[in-house]
Amino acid sequence: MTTSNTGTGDIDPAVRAELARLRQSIDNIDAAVVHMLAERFKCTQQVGHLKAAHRLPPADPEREARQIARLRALAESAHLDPAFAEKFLNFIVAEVIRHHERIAEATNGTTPTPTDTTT
Ligand SMILES: C=C(O[C@@H]1C=C(C(=O)O)C=C[C@H]1O)C(=O)O
Repeated sequence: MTTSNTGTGDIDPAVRAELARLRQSIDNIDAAVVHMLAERFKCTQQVGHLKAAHRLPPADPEREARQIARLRALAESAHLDPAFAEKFLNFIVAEVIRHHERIAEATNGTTPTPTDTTT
């Protein structure tokens, strides 16, 4: 390829301007999402250390079920696909649980299973 392709080559200047305006907002929203996720992971890292110190299991499926129900309801009222909201939360929570497992290994040399808390 000899030329760069921005995907906006032949379009009407008014359309180009509208696309640029919308993309500026999309970029701002993406930045906000990254900052919010960074803050969320700061909190979940602290939860991971608290759990490891008290030998609590990395995952809490009951808490997750409550979060999913709450997020699905919020998504519906915001006209966002609830299935997408659930998938997005599950994606983040899976990563958090991986972090918690690593913290437990580093702190205790082991990851407790849910049954460990009942004994
Ligand atoms: C952060 C926690 O650990 C896990 C991660 C969760 C999350 O990212 O929201 C929720 C429940 C747990 O499976 C927690 O127990 O609160």
